[in-house]
Amino acid sequence: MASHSIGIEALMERAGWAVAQAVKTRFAPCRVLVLCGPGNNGGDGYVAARYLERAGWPVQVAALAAPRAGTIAAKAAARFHGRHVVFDQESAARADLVIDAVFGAGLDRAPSDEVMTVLASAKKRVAVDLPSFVNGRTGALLVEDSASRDVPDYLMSVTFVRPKPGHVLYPARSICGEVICADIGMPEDCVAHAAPDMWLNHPALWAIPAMSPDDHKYSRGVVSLCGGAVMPGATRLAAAGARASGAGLVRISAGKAAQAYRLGAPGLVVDDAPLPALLEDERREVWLCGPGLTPEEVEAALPSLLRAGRIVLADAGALGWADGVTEKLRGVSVITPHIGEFTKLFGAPGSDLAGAARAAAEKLDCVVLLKGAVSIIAAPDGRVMLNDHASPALATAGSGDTLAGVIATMLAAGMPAWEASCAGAWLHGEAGMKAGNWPVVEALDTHLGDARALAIALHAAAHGQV
Ligand SMILES: NC(=O)C1=CN([C@@H]2O[C@H](COP(=O)(O)OP(=O)(O)OC[C@H]3O[C@@H](n4cnc5c(N)ncnc54)[C@H](O)[C@@H]3O)[C@@H](O)[C@H]2O)[C@@H](O)CC1
Ligand SMILES: [K+]
Repeated sequence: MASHSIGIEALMERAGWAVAQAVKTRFAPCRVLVLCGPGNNGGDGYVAARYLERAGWPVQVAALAAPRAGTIAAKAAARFHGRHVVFDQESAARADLVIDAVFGAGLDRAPSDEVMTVLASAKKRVAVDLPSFVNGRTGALLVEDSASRDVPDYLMSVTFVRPKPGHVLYPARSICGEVICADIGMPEDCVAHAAPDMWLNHPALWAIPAMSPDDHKYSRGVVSLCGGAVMPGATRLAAAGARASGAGLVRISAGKAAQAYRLGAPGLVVDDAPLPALLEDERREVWLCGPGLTPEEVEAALPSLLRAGRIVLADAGALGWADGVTEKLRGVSVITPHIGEFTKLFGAPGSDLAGAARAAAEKLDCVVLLKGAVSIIAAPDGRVMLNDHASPALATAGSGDTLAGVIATMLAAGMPAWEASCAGAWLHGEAGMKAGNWPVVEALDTHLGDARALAIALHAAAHGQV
């Protein structure tokens, strides 16, 4: 992040001030030790120490290494006139609160044992920008022998301008504590210059069509699902999710298995005609293929859908059918794998989940929604959305089928694939949060309509339309 029309020195001053403010707001005055590294993260630490001392707090600084002479951080260090102590375990253990300004965005390797031991000796920790062993770009922990070491956690991380992926993505998310994002007056042109390609999912970032008096079922959109004979429940859950999130018409193409679906919801249209005949209807543009299907059933449907140029969301059985041969899925618009399905298709993602999802989306030229506690939605053009608008309540069988149905409805409403997937993930998460304690998966459907209305209202509010 470079600074153009405002100097880095001013930004550092505001960043350090913001850290001191956050500490003063959340803690009673106590003995503070600020651990300062040699870079700008350390510079923020010296500024925070100066402001806390000015407010009458007992403050000490322990420097891992002095900033290089002539740097802004060195200037900040020179302006702190308080006590310096040795960077060691005893100093850290003596303090009531340790402010970790050792490394921030510049972290490029695992910190030494010395740094880790000193951090671990603190009673309470607050991070400047990020804990000093968190890769802010990926959310990975850069800790040697992390399996055998207790990784210290933090009460709070004070970051600047916008939260980093490291604050949002696991495993780092679980150790950052409360994340406070301070506005340090970074000019808009600098933020734009940084060309962000990753966002936190919010309705402001995409637009779902609202209800209109001119609506009819075809304008709202038709969702078609492939239904199999063996596991009709999954397809029915997906169909219910599609209907509950506002599709104009939902149809299941079930061939000989049609009877199993006719026993279900009366508003669901069930077709037993062969797929080629159904594909003559151009209004049936969006298809969901996979939930509840065996590989044979996918084989009988998916290649035909792709040959017919349909917009296809492939999930579950369709991903299993590909059996690691990613090319079999070429032509689909969206895939929604969980981590196991993703690994089988693209190999183990390593510690950079968002990077792996982005590479997969580029490779297959489709949207990849990698499901997890924080889902990652990657577009082939490199855009990545992180969705933490979700609830552990969603970790139940069938929840992924509902999600697929919701995304299909967003596609059928005319949204582009990435935006539809982001919207689907948000609505699904919102329904999960509203569905109460330990909900059965069907309970999500009750809340999807309200979730859609809320997303539309939040979008309008964010764009000054109310
Ligand atoms: N760029 C900006 O516009 C702003 C940046 N600010 C601060 O600047 C920080 C980034 O500063 P820097 O780029 O100077 O980087 P850091 O201060 O994070 O790190 C300094 C240097 O330490 C070295 N290093 C990295 N990992 C190491 C390890 N494990 N062991 C030993 N040495 C290691 C690297 O060579 C790195 O350049 C941000 O996190 C934030 O706190 C703020 O002052 C606000 C404005
Ligand atoms: K830090």
